Amino acid sequence: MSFEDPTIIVALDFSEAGAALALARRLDPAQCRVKVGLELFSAEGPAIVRTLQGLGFSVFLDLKFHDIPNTVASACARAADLGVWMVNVHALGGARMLAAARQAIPAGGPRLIGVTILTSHGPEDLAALGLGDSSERVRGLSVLCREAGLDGVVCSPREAHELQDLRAGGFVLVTPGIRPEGAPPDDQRRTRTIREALAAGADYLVVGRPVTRAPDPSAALAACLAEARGAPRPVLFDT
Ligand SMILES: O=c1ccn([C@@H]2O[C@H](COP(=O)(O)O)[C@@H](O)[C@H]2O)c(=O)[nH]1
Repeated sequence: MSFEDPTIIVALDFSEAGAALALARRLDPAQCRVKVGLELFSAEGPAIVRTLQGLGFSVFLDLKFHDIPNTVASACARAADLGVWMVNVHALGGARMLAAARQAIPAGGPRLIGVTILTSHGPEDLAALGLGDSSERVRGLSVLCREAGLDGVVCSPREAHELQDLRAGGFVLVTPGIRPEGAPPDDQRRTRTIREALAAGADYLVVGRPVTRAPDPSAALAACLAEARGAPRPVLFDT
């Protein structure tokens, strides 16, 4: 990863294009990427992705595909047609679905990553789902994603440290669940600060409400970038 590669991905979770673009226009595409998720894509469709790309942003299309292999593969192909930087599927879709998704994305297309266990799940949620310990589950699903040839995973910053061995060869760790020290977690359960996430070895950090709901989003992003610049990063030994 080059020094210029923006680490922070701002989640544009808005109900319509006007609000999303007003925020995006206050951000610098050289300093951050943006994420279009379920809410904004459901409201505005592919057009919002193209508009953001026209503003110079690389876009993470966070639609978390989870369906039968054929359907997910076709959806991944359409996402690739959009020229997005990154797209994702749920790792719980299983090995055949992950392999189909991988095959559907052409060489040089978007990075394909797998969502492991949502950062909104705490121990009670995992127990109720019969999923047990989050770090074990996240590791198992991350290995599955790597074996299927995916380019990385979405995990919580709490698990990033234990996945360092998987990063060899450019497998990336994308961590939502970022909260400044003392900030409310909202619906997130497995959170860390920017500094902690980077120190644990995350490659990209997804930050939504701490920036988008801040009284001054540009200043909030500037604070995030400053914290990221000052954060220690583990040395990655590529084998
Ligand atoms: O496990 C996951 C996967 C995706 N997300 C998405 O990231 C952002 C986080 O937003 P905040 O406002 O910073 O909580 C949001 O778009 C989620 O859909 C996640 O949080 N956890």
